[in-house]
Amino acid sequence: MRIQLDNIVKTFDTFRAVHGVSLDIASGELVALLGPSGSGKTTILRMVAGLEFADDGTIHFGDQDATGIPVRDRGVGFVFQHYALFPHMTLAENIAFGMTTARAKKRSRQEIDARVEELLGLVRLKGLGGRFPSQISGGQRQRVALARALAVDPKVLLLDEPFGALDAKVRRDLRKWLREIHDQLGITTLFVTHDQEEALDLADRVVILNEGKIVQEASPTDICRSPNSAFVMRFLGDTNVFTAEVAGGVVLKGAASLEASGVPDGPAEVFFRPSDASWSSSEDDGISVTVNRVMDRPGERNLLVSTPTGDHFEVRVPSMTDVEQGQKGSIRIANHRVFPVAAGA
Ligand SMILES: Nc1ncnc2c1ncn2[C@@H]1O[C@H](COP(=O)(O)OP(=O)(O)OP(=O)(O)O)[C@@H](O)[C@H]1O
Repeated sequence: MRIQLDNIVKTFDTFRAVHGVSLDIASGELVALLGPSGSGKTTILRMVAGLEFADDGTIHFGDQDATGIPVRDRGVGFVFQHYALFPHMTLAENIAFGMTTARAKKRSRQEIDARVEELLGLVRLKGLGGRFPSQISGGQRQRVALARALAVDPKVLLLDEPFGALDAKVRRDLRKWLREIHDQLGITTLFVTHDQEEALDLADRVVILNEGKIVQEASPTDICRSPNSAFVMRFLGDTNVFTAEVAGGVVLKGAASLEASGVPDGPAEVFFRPSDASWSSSEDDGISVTVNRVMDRPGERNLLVSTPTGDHFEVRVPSMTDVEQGQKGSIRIANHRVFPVAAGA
């Protein structure tokens, strides 16, 4: 089912939480809404669900205008961060719940039992249908929550930080699992997260929000290779930054000349990731630096370095690199982005 949001606006009292968001989600696509806290992700998801109504703009499900259709008639399945499983029901009863309500398509007891078994298999919990939610782990509960959402054959799946309360390792495992389920079922899915890695690992397309507006939407590859603003560059993860003057499409820094084609002459910010710079013990090789600290990690070393002009950078080098605190040398930047600094900013 294709979902189209056209110029959606939502204001709470006087606070505008969503400013004219337009988004076209293809049938079968998995789209992640990614942004800092308060950027409007949940509000957009709730409007797609029909739990909240837009003040302006339209939402289409396929050819149908769904803007004013209430949640129970939209055919959406949800999973939220906090497991809303019924504690007094077994896992099988939880999964069957939506199939037994008055609005559900009529199924015989046998059909319901067969569907529950099928879903328990899909979420890899075969044989555990008789347990209660308190008798399984947090990750397993979220798998049951997904099975319950899928039980009513939703046209659209909406997931709001479904793994937010789980530890990092379980989250990573569930991410891979969710992507496999998505590939198997092909249900159009909108996934809200503030975790960059989760969005990049899972989604076909990542939509980055800031202050209720879309600031960039692209495939994970394009988002990582071509962040379109200083905000996206910073938001996506560890980055170094220094201010400089662009002149004739070039930034000069120490002995290094960095390309800035297309950037207007004037003040700019230059960004590079710690893994996009290399270290050399020769001092006249790029940007001269002093190593202030060496931090070892499995498989790599993080160097905290400073330039004679007072910039502080972090550089990631292979774990076997011979380098010591206090050593002088230089760094070369292999990949960088330059964004103009707006006047008055
Ligand atoms: N019912 C409400 N009444 C008033 N303000 C609200 C309401 N719901 C959300 N907001 C405000 O709208 C803005 C966007 O909220 P939203 O929950 O959509 O953000 P979010 O990106 O999902 O954040 P988080 O990652 O923290 O959940 C926030 O400033 C929030 O305080």
